Amino acid sequence: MALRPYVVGNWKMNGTRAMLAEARAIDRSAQRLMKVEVALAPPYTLIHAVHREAEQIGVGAQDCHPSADGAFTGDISAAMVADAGAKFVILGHSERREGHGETDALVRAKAEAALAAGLKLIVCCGESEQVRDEGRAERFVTAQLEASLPDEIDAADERLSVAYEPIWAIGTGRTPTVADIGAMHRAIRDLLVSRYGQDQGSAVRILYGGSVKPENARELLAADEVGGALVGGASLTAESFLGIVVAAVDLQDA
Ligand SMILES: O=C[C@H](O)COP(=O)(O)O
Repeated sequence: MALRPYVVGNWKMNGTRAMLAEARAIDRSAQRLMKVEVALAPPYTLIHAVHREAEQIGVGAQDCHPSADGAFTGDISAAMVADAGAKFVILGHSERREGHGETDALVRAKAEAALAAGLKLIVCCGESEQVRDEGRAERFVTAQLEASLPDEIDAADERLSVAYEPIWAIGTGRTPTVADIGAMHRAIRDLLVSRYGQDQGSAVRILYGGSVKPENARELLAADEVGGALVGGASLTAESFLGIVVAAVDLQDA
């Protein structure tokens, strides 16, 4: 892996101020683990507080609105999360696509808004179990991603990462085989290179997400073209999240 592996914790709708102790513990250990880039995406309500705690780790948001401002009750713009201390935003997570009807076009509009606000992006993609069973996972995921990505990226400052998260692996304890992850990540890499050119397309980190735990992290992170992990449940305690970070460090050292 040319770039440092990127291990990102997505807290989803979990966390009150009591969880700041976990963020602090992760941050203080991440200091000793410089070979890996570590970040957390807490709920909106904790972005500023985690940002204040964080000396080493990155802080991001789990979504943003495509408009810069306006009459959108309950929504949060990219500039607002940046103002709260976020440096990146996760977009197009399957829980947003499924639970909030987000289309590829909306994800793309959010991506453009986030770039305009100076944020980095983690754009998510992934197939359902039915799509995988029908043997069209790669076609589905690459088409979904192609329609969700921003037009242009600046690879020099690593503005874009992609997260491949098979929906059937999220929170289930099930994962694809290492061979299947490698095949999907290669297909995504081909798409990125044809979309952005060799240099920029090669510099995008492709994260794997879906039931990553300390016990399986080393194996999953070693799959072809895997540049890190997007972690849900196992990012909620410092102990389990750091177990994944340590696996990524070990792999770098191997
Ligand atoms: O964003 C994270 C993913 O949805 C993975 O969640 P999980 O690690 O709980 O399976």
